[in-house]
Amino acid sequence: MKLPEAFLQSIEGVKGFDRESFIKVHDEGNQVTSIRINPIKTDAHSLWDSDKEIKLAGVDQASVPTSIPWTNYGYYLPERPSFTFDPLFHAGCYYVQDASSMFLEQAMSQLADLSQPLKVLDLSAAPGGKSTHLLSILSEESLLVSNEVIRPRCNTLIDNIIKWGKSNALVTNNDPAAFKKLPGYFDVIVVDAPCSGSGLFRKDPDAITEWSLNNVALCSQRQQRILADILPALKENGLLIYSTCSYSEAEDESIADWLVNEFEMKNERISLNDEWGIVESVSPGHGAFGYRFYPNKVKGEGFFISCFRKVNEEKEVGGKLPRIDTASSKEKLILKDWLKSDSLEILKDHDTFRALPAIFINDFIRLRGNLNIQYTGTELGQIMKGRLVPDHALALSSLLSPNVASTNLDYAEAIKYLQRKDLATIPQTKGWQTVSYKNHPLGWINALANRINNYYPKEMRILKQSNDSAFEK
Ligand SMILES: C[S@@+](CC[C@H](N)C(=O)[O-])C[C@H]1O[C@@H](n2cnc3c(N)ncnc32)[C@H](O)[C@@H]1O
Repeated sequence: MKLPEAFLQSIEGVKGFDRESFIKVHDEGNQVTSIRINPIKTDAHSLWDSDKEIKLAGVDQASVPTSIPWTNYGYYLPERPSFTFDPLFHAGCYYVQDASSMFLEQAMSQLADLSQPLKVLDLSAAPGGKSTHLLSILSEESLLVSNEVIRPRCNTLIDNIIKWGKSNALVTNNDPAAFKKLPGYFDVIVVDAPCSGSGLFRKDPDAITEWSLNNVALCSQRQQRILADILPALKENGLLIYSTCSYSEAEDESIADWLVNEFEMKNERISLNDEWGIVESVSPGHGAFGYRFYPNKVKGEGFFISCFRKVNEEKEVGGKLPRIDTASSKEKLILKDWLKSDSLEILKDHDTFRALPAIFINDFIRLRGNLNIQYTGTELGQIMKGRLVPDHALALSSLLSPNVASTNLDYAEAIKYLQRKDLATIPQTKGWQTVSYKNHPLGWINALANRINNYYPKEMRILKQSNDSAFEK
């Protein structure tokens, strides 16, 4: 792996950069695999224990996954398994994510009051690593707006939010400038900015050919534009978390200085444990603290994060809210048997029904008036001829009633289900039900008198062929 000399020279002298060991770790090209567990679906012990068949974690007693020290949910795996052929991956039991990025949890837990109901914006959210993490650490009374400006990238983001199974989130597709219409609205804004990507060189060598000093300069300008557009939407005293996967000062410390200079943002320090290997940097202009992750110092990829408090006053605008369509009492009665909670507002859009915790209804109305909402809460399905045809999202949601029938599949059948093939398993009951693997729902089937219809979404089905003939049965 040949790192560009112009790149190496450009970060010479940057805090924590050690040329020799940095080059060495890239030459070795070792891949670090880490996952973050979904605490509403599983925990580490049940995941490792349940995984004997496919050795998700390479757990053959000798090698046990180790936890990532700056998060409660992250684990390093001793080897990279085939996630595609792990039903628990599709059930949303965990998310595959770089360990350095999980440091977001330290920023949030040290600088935000997570016991409070917070309105949080993840501005550049696709594919959903930070958003799913935020959903695991925010309180139930908090609302996450997960935004992605590039429309096709919203689909993966929505799929990942659905898998995570929480209903206190909305997915939007807007340019940062659109959020100016919501002055002082958010308690926390996370800007995981598009960047020149040098932090990914080890994982994705193609990023090396795309790197140039010119691109770093362009990224830095774009980051400023994004931040200038989004800052009015942050509340007075609100928290801005800015991160990149670039080592370049122009995208990191210089942006920190610019935020202090232009917007009088107050930089916040995060306490570190020396053993973590994270480097605290200080910006040259205003002494703002930032946190640098180098792959030769931490077990993870390149990353930078810096946090700020907004001190300027921002007036939140109110105004009259328009009415929205909600389910009738008759429709609510149809839906009741499918749902665990009754503190929900059921939104109606023609025949389609969505559930959102009732406490967010005014937020939803306000956001809908200003943003392009792509996904809301949990999609429940459509009511046709007085019956619910359930949506895939409901099967994976924590809102699903335990009274809804479910058929457990063995490993080979679970893979067949995920490939959208016919099942050999005979369910004990007829009608709509979930199919599960190790008690984790994967999606819906409808068992009719003479056949079983597989309702796993076509666009999500496994197309890849496994090398193991046991999977092909
Ligand atoms: C580093 S990635 C985000 C990764 C994501 N936060 C996660 O943890 O999975 C940066 C994101 O910024 C988005 N983006 C690109 N141009 C943008 C712009 N002008 N404004 C806001 N976001 C942008 C990209 O589409 C991409 O999804």
